[in-house]
Amino acid sequence: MNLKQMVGIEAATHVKSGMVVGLGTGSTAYYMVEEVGRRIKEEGLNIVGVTTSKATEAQALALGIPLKSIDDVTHVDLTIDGADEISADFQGIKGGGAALLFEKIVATYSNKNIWIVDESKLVVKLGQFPLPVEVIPYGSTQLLNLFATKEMAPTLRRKENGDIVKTDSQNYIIDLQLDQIDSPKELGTWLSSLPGVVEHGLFLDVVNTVIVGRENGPETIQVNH
Ligand SMILES: O=C(CO)[C@H](O)[C@H](O)COP(=O)(O)O
Repeated sequence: MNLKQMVGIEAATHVKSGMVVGLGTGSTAYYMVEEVGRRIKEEGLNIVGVTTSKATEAQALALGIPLKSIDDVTHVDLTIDGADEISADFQGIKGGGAALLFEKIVATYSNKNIWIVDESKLVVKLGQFPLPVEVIPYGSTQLLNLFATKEMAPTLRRKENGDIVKTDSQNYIIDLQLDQIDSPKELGTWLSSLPGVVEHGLFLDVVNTVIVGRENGPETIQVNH
């Protein structure tokens, strides 16, 4: 079993019948969704899922997980998602899979958030992983220029064939190579103030529990922000 699978299965043990569960996106969350699907089929687990991307929606539907839109639930009990980087003070970067907008919406309205990562995602300070910023196409070149003048090394995310990556909301992603983010809150506030920016990948004071995949087993860390 690889580390992503280990934490995916471990996180699924936190899902209980009767819950509304936010289902994250990415290669780690994939294993959690598979395990939730297995428990529904084999153990009679009774939950409603709220997905954070079209990819997770397709996976969950194929597994027979009952789903509702975020707009059709009164609350979300628990959201389980991956992360691209987690700092020593448990702030995070997400959006490597371009699903940051829906992920942040579901996380914001969730009573509890669990992040599942292999140990390679733990860092002292955020910023080695390029910070994703979701922007609307109109004016995106101006935003690229602005980020370049601030020496944020922006790149418009493209597929291998050169096509521009479009999010589930048909927006673009600009990745900022910042190397070290000293003031994530200040940066987040500035990014959110820019016209055309829909959302950024700094997930601050969001996570309640981190499950880290280590060679000798999963480690569960409770976080107090
Ligand atoms: O934020 C995300 C998608 O937008 C993912 O949770 C993040 O990129 C981690 O993905 P993976 O588990 O594949 O490394």
